Amino acid sequence: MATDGSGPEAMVRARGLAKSFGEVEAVKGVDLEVAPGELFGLLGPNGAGKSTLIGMLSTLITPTSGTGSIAGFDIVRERPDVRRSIGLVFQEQTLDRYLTGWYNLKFHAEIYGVPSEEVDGRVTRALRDVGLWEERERLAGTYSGGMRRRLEIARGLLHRPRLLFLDEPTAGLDPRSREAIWDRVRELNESEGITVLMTTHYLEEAENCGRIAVIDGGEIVTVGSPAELKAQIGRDRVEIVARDPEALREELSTRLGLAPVVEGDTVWFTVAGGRRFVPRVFSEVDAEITSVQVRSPSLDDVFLAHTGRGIDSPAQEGRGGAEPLVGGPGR
Ligand SMILES: Nc1ncnc2c1ncn2[C@@H]1O[C@H](COP(=O)(O)OP(=O)(O)OP(=O)(O)O)[C@@H](O)[C@H]1O
Repeated sequence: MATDGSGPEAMVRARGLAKSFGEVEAVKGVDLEVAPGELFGLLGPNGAGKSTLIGMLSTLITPTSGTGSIAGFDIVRERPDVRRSIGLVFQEQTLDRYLTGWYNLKFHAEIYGVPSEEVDGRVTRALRDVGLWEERERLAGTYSGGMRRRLEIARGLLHRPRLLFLDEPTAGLDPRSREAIWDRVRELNESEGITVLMTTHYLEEAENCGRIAVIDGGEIVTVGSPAELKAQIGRDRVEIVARDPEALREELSTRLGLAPVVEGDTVWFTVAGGRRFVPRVFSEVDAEITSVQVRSPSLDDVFLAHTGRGIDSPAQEGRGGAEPLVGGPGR
């Protein structure tokens, strides 16, 4: 299996896939390949185009231009085949609160044409898969947010899809529920071999994916495993709290040739091998230093490096004065 998702057997393939809503170019010509068995994440801030991209790949949104396929089926010309191959868990909750967990799934299986002799077996399996078997007799309206999301995942699995689309599966959930969802998603991916394509704007969640595509302004700006993407940054961030940050900035700049940034009482800069570099700061700088922290690159730094701002910053605002981590000044 090609680990980069390339090759004839790609589970997801997009070529120049684009969608405009009037003047808004939500997705601008995306190329993407996901191999069977991958746990793949689309990481980007609100409005980046993640939902529109998976909407097109799941046949719910018609592309303006470009092509795409799922398990070899064309997303426009072979919609029924695509739909049979995928399970969908989207952001809007669509469960019936007045039905039990069991009947929510049974009802769905029946309208999706699961053969009647298979319905009970599949519902049982799906409820067990997401850890809700014991809760099957309760009304969905009495479930916690995390349980409801797991029930939706169970529903997305009823027709045994090869690919599961999860749009922000843990948005709005507490950390424990998020962890429970993740346990199930990992298990489905690892033990059942289901390919997962998910969107998230949580950096910690993106860390769980085998590969991620960072998406911003409707474009994929980089693709790779979280470790690869962070390694490409190649620089640590050194944060120094000082009594006189301006004086320290001046010294770091003139004596060590750095391009430091002052934020409040902190001066920060990026440098390769931050821990080895810090002793030089102490030996060559006179300004009084209160504390020093060295941080390895995070996925937020990856986002910053490729877009010029943090993932939580509004799209129109650059991070004024911040040094881009890739190709920026410094040593
Ligand atoms: N039906 C629509 N009509 C008009 N504009 C739309 C429509 N759907 C999406 N957009 C716009 O397209 C852009 C991308 O939206 P999209 O929902 O795909 O982003 P996202 O990354 O999924 O964000 P979020 O996490 O907030 O859902 C946004 O500017 C959005 O306002």
